[in-house]
Amino acid sequence: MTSAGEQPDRTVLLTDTGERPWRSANLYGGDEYSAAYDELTNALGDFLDRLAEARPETELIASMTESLSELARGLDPLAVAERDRVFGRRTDLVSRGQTMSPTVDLAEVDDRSASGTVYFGPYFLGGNGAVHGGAIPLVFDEILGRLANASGRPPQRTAYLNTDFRSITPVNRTLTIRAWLVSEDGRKRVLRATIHDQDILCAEAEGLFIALRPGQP
Ligand SMILES: CCCCCCCCCC(=O)SCCNC(=O)CCNC(=O)[C@H](O)C(C)(C)COP(=O)(O)OP(=O)(O)OC[C@H]1O[C@@H](n2cnc3c(N)ncnc32)[C@H](O)[C@@H]1OP(=O)(O)O
Repeated sequence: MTSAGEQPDRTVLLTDTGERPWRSANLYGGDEYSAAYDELTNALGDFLDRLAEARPETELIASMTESLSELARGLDPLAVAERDRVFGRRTDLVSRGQTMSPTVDLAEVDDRSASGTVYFGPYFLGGNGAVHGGAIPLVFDEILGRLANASGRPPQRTAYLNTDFRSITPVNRTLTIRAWLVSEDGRKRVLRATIHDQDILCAEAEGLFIALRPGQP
């Protein structure tokens, strides 16, 4: 693990081919479009991780700005209504088709619980090797929201999400994440989740999810 103030150990971050080990495209198969979109979000996430680590010279900054602006202009005419979008709306994709939060790779999921791993790359650094305190509830909302909405239940919204930060959550480590249903009472579901670095409890959360009434936004 990288301690405060040291350069990250590149051997931890990169494979021999230069790929990030926690970003692998199309883990769950899928059609050609899904595979291509998975690769797009992997590439975007990879760019953000590398940008977060880099200190580019002015010339390269200008050139990257131009390239990004050109890509953005290319997307301009392709905007569609929310219901038709891909980004963040595809639960069949590894990252739900988004880069807002790190990929939660769920190995075990049933109606009442889910567990797997999460890896916060350099993009999610808060400081001194610790994940930003806002990124952790984001991941908890992801996993609890997915569990609350699982198995054909009506759509739910988070009414509260209380997070306790028990020890620092390190970047650049594969962490264990678990979530489970605690109780169910009519439209209300209480769920809890934890993030561990081996046997160290990094953070835990409790969320109340409310099933939406028909037509409720
Ligand atoms: C498959 C996709 C995967 C997605 C993953 C990401 C998931 C992301 C999910 C979200 O983050 S949603 C965005 C964040 N949340 C919101 O924007 C919710 C904003 N709030 C609302 O829309 C409403 O307040 C809400 C729907 C949560 C509840 O309003 P309602 O009018 O439907 O319910 P009501 O206020 O009558 O409360 C229902 C019950 O819940 C209780 N309750 C509501 N809010 C509470 C609260 N904050 N604390 C404690 N109890 C609460 C309330 O007391 C009541 O209890 P009883 O039935 O026993 O009387």
